[in-house]
Amino acid sequence: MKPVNVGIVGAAGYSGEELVRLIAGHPHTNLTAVTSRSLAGQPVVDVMPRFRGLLPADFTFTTSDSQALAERSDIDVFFLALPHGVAAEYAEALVAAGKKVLDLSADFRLSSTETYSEYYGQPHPAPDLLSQAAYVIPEITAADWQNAKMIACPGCYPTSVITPLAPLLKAGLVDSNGIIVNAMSGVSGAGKKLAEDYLYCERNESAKAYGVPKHRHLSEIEEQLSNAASKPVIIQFTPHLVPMKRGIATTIVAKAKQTGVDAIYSAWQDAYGQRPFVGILPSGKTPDTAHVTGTNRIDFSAAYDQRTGNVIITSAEDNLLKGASGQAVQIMNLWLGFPETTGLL
Ligand SMILES: NC(=O)C1=CN([C@@H]2O[C@H](COP(=O)(O)OP(=O)(O)OC[C@H]3O[C@@H](n4cnc5c(N)ncnc54)[C@H](OP(=O)(O)O)[C@@H]3O)[C@@H](O)[C@H]2O)C=CC1
Ligand SMILES: CC(=O)N[C@@H](CCC(=O)OP(=O)(O)O)C(=O)O
Repeated sequence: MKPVNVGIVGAAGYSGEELVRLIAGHPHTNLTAVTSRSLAGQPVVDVMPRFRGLLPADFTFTTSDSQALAERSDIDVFFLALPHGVAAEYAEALVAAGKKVLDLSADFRLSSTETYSEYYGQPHPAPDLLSQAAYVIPEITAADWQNAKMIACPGCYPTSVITPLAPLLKAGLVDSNGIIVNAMSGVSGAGKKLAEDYLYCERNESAKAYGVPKHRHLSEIEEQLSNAASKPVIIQFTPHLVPMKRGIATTIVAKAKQTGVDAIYSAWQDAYGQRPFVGILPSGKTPDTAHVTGTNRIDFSAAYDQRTGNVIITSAEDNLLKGASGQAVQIMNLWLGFPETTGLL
């Protein structure tokens, strides 16, 4: 099989660096270009020495010029690991040039430009392209997304909430009202930025809620869960920053429509029993970020509380893999017709 040439735009960041590792190690892709404005001209292995042996010593970062990238006839597929608001400009140029684009940012995740402006505080940067992008959670999205021009990869918190909850809302096993979600993220979730909040001394030995009461990812979570439930779903979502480098642990509390967890486990088994990256843990065994970090897996389990009538679902994933770059490569595999797990096990 002829390898597919891939470019990674925004390769200096945390999710970009994970993409470099995955694409360079993938048997059916050729890592052809990696871009960064601040690192252009520097050999990748000088800046990221863990890639010595994986990448040639003279493989350098190039500049992040969208038009120049669109003119690269040697590259077929681009991953955008750029901030939201910035990614759209690249998506427009690359899709217009006929490239396949997988965008890790939030720019094409919401179907409504009004909701985008409400949650992201700016007008949508490329409304004309929105209808050509498919939002894909590989285990959930129906198979007809493969003809899309570009892919909007899901957010890290949304993956941790939507994956366990969607089949339960679809089957009407939990009440669509009053769902409460608390999630804890490692600091890499915020990206590689210099800001006081993310300094070691501020974050180590510390945990705090943020984004209260309306974090950006609520918009994506509510849209996808409302689609699953076929009615509006309103969520109370509170993210927390905790002193880990990576990982997301999420707790979802919902009113159960029946006692026990048997129906919940059956719905999960039907939806995900054959999926390679979903771990359905037994009731009473709660997932642990330490068991999924470095993998493309999401683990979850459920317990029923007879006193409250609530079901408590907990999930764990690596924000940089199942929450970002690993899932993006999983989507690429399915998009290009490779086995789903290629390069990810
Ligand atoms: N971190 C995570 O857990 C997750 C992140 N995401 C999303 O993925 C995207 C990337 O996230 P992450 O890797 O954390 O971000 P980082 O902040 O770590 O990296 C951002 C990258 O974009 C480049 N960049 C920044 N500003 C610009 C600009 N104006 N023009 C061109 N390039 C720019 C940076 O390099 P340089 O400045 O050198 O050009 C860097 O390579 C974001 O949209 C994020 O929301 C999604 C899921 C999870
Ligand atoms: C820990 C941490 O700060 N996490 C980020 C995750 C969101 C993200 O990646 O933002 P997009 O909507 O652009 O995908 C945050 O809460 O902003």
